[in-house]
Amino acid sequence: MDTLALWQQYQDWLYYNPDLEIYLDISRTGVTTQDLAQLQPKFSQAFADMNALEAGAIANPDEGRMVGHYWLRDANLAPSPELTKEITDSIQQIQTFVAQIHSGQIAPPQGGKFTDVISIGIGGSALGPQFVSQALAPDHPPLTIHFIDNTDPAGIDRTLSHVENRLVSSLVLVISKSGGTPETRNGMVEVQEAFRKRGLVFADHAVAITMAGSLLSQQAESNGWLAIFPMFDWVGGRTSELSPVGLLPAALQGIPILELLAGAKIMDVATRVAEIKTNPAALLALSWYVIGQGRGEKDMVVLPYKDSLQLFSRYLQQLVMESLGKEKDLAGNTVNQGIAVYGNKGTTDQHAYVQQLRDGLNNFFVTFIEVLADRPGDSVDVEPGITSGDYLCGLLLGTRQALFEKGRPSLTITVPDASAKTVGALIALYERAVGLYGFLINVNAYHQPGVEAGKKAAAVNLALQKQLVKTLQQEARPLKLTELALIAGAEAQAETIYLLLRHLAANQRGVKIQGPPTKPGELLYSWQR
Ligand SMILES: O=P(O)(O)OC[C@H]1O[C@](O)(CO)[C@@H](O)[C@@H]1O
Repeated sequence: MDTLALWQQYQDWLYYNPDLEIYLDISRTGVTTQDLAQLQPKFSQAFADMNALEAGAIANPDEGRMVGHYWLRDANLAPSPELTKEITDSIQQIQTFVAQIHSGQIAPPQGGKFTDVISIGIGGSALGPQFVSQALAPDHPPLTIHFIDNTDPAGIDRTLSHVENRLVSSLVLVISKSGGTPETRNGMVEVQEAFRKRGLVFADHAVAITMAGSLLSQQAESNGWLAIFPMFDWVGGRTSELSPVGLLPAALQGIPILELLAGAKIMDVATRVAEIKTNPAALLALSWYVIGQGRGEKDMVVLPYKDSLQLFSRYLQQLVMESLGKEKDLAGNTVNQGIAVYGNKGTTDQHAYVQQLRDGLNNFFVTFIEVLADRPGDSVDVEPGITSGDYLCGLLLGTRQALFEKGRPSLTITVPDASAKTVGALIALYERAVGLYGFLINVNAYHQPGVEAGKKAAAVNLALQKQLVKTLQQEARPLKLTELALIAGAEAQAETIYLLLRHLAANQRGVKIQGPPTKPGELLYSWQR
């Protein structure tokens, strides 16, 4: 296609939202008007399904749950006055609590004001808060946030070492919708221990964000924690950034949460339009569908050309992959759906994997995110008439062009700035696009049955570990693996037994292993007394 025809195509497909000043360009995706016509019936159904979802239908049938994240930024849309009140009350509770923390009205028992936040949570209870913190926290926030989002002991130590002697003035947020996620529980237990060692009372620093009645909520209540904020049954972890899960940590850092919500609300209005070409989320879903043949055949590479938006791709990884990566469709057919997501930031990635994107496997499409405002204030010239920001723009355009020349699709979202309003809008845009795409491919985008398998297997392995330790403690002589497996009643688990014991031995946890590491089947295992 010649450049003039391409320019025409750009104009024909360009979407612009005047309230958000956000553009979406899908002219380099290969989407045609025939695709639009062909997919219209599917979209009509998806728009109707989305209306039903927003009206309170049980859109997550496996879990029997409503899907209400859109109500979070327009509480009047909630299907009952009780839910409307729950939402508005939660925002009010956040604002009141944060004002009291910032003013020192709620303060650490040892005096002064709270200076740091240790946020413990995983998946949807971490990724949104991390993304928004990196995108929007001021350079000198009223409270500095630190995340524990794993059960990695060294990672926990590192986070606590960043807090250093400010544990005494740290607020601890324990964030878990279910209130029973082991990694989060472990992080909490480790932090509680750090407080105990310093002679500090954990409850005086602790805040829970969880569903009413959960284990975490019971614990917080019975131990007299500082506060408990609600997480709602009808909000999924990966769409919880604009619930207390995301709003409380953001507000503590001085991020204007009402602007986040306002940006999302405007985007919600724009993505409720039941016409593909004037609905940016529908245009995204259409592009994903056409590019990946409705089967996710191409990976989504997300490249924000702005350092502060770097974690957007990691945030989207969960939103897209946990929502769409499903074995069965809603009719029970095996479909193995999904779209793989990765990315970091431009132009940095240009000096890493963009080589393959241009010349290697053609198994992806790029989403460029362009931020028009370079920085507040003026820029220096890095060469006559050219700034660093001009380079950022030029390199984005250059990469987009270079990919197109080689038949590699891309789409570009252009935002005016990386403000709270814009970030809220981007979150809402992708929540809706994922929802619409889920309807197009007929999967339940709101459950995550696949994650359970790994969790169950881990629990079985830890029970086996306890059994092995008991067996070794009761045996006076070293045992071969086959003997140990037999006594422990786990003959079929030889490999797992070996791997569990090797880990214990490496951490001086009482297990002694003798023999050549190259022959795991011949090793002798005993308990060090
Ligand atoms: O907030 P919770 O209940 O601790 O769950 C954390 C994450 O774990 C998952 O359930 C997956 O295991 C995610 O969907 C969720 O965001």
